[in-house]
Amino acid sequence: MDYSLYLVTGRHLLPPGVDYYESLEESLKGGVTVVQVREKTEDTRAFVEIAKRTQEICSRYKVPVIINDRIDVALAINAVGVHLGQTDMPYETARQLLPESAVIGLSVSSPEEARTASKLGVDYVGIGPIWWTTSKTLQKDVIGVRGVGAILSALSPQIKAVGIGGVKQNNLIRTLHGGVAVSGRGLDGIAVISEIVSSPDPCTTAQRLLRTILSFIERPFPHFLFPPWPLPFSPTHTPNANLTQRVASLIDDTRSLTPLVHQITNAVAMTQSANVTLALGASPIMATAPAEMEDLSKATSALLVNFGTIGHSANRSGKPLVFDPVAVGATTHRQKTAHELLNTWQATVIKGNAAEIGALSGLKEVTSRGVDSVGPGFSDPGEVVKALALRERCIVVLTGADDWISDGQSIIKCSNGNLLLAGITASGCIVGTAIATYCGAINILTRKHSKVPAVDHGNGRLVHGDMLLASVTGVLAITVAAEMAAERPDVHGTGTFLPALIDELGRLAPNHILARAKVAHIT
Ligand SMILES: Nc1ncnc2c1ncn2[C@@H]1O[C@H](COP(=O)(O)OP(=O)(O)O)[C@@H](O)[C@H]1O
Ligand SMILES: Cc1ncsc1CCOP(=O)(O)O
Repeated sequence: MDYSLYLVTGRHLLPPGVDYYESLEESLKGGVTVVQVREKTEDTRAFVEIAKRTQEICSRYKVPVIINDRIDVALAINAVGVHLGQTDMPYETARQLLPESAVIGLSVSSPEEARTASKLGVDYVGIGPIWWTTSKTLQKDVIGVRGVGAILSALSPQIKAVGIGGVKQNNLIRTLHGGVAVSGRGLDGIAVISEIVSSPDPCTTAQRLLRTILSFIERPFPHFLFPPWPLPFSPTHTPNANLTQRVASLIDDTRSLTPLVHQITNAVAMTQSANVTLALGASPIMATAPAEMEDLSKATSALLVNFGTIGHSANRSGKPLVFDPVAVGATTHRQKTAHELLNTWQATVIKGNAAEIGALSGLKEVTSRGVDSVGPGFSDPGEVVKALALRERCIVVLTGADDWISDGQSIIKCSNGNLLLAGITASGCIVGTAIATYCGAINILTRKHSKVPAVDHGNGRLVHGDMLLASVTGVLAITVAAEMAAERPDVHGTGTFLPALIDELGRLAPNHILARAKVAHIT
């Protein structure tokens, strides 16, 4: 069975005047790989008739048919199998009634139900509802994409899994990207009703969905990584340049690209962050009105948010999103909000100090006092960032005396920080600003060089470009410039340090990075 694009029928959702069988055939032409006949209100005779004709059409496309809930209907038309809900006939009974070869699927919406399905040995599970949907009356809350990851972790590896509920073209790549267990196990396919059934052109819709699903599924884990390192973009870039040389090069390239960096940040950090962006050769825009987020996301190169709620626009527009979970450990309200936000959109980079990263990771090792972290930090910071990167499927940056960065595979330690930087307000925020700037720049560069259109979700990627490199560049830009500022004779303390830092960021050049960067690859 190929579960990649699993169509669940919903005749009541067809556009007015559209014939069910014609629409079905169009979706099969578009590449639907399995069809489940779902009839909740039809009489048995009509259900059998619909199932039989559906099966005839599907067999021409060599696509298997599964019947929702009704074992008798499945037997009557000799369907490949049945799909059961949690309140339908028990799996064991259905197994006894059906031929040995029958495929039996089960709906699950919690890790507990996934464990039970694993014990029963069902053939596949439908995990959901992932997003809000009106195609079914929902009895439970939506589980969100992170709910999918938790369920996949509890599911036996032999059992196939499709995600269902509110999946659309505009959230598909986000759904696939987010619905991955820490082990790297992802979904085997996506099940949809309305996106195909209600489409005026089911063939094209199915084609687009399938293209994205296949390009995502075929990518090895961690799927959010961009292939090894970027292409040689500029003359200073040679294909086998080391990390520091690539950082130097990106700093240079960014000045000619002037990425537009949208930042939603605290009042205390706003001016500073805008000035840092300008000094790095980029343009800041600090807009906060929700009504303009969709338009802005099309024009901007990257988005930095602390507790904004507008990340899905950036995801939809294929722009990198840097999340700064300011003081997330300080209140339970912030913790809850952060988890909700991470379920709504996908971060490209999460940047925080030890207290913030600890709170997101659920670790008690480091505590916070207001926005700051206290204590000596993590005993193994590299493993902390790596584990969180895998869980959140993004780059994680942990700031502090040393800055630690991981993509879930590599761990990189940067050691150019200094105490004057730590002593000014919003130093962490400007590290986020610099990271967002370089994420934006590398996204532009990568798209230009690999000729990817502005928004193309057909290739299985949310964003394009080596975001690990962009994150290391952001950290080094701020910390190397801070080091240079701190050495200046006109700097006497934090008051004179801040303008000197902006000056040094403005003149930061590749040779400064090459001469000063202290970067270690831990793994
Ligand atoms: N104890 C320290 N010694 C040297 N540099 C530091 C120290 N603490 C923080 N920094 C530098 O300051 C930058 C901001 O980090 P941090 O102070 O952790 O952020 P936040 O303002 O969010 O708490 C880091 O990138 C780091 O390089
Ligand atoms: C049958 C089902 N089970 C969980 S959500 C759902 C409905 C999915 O429909 P849509 O793809 O239109 O949201």
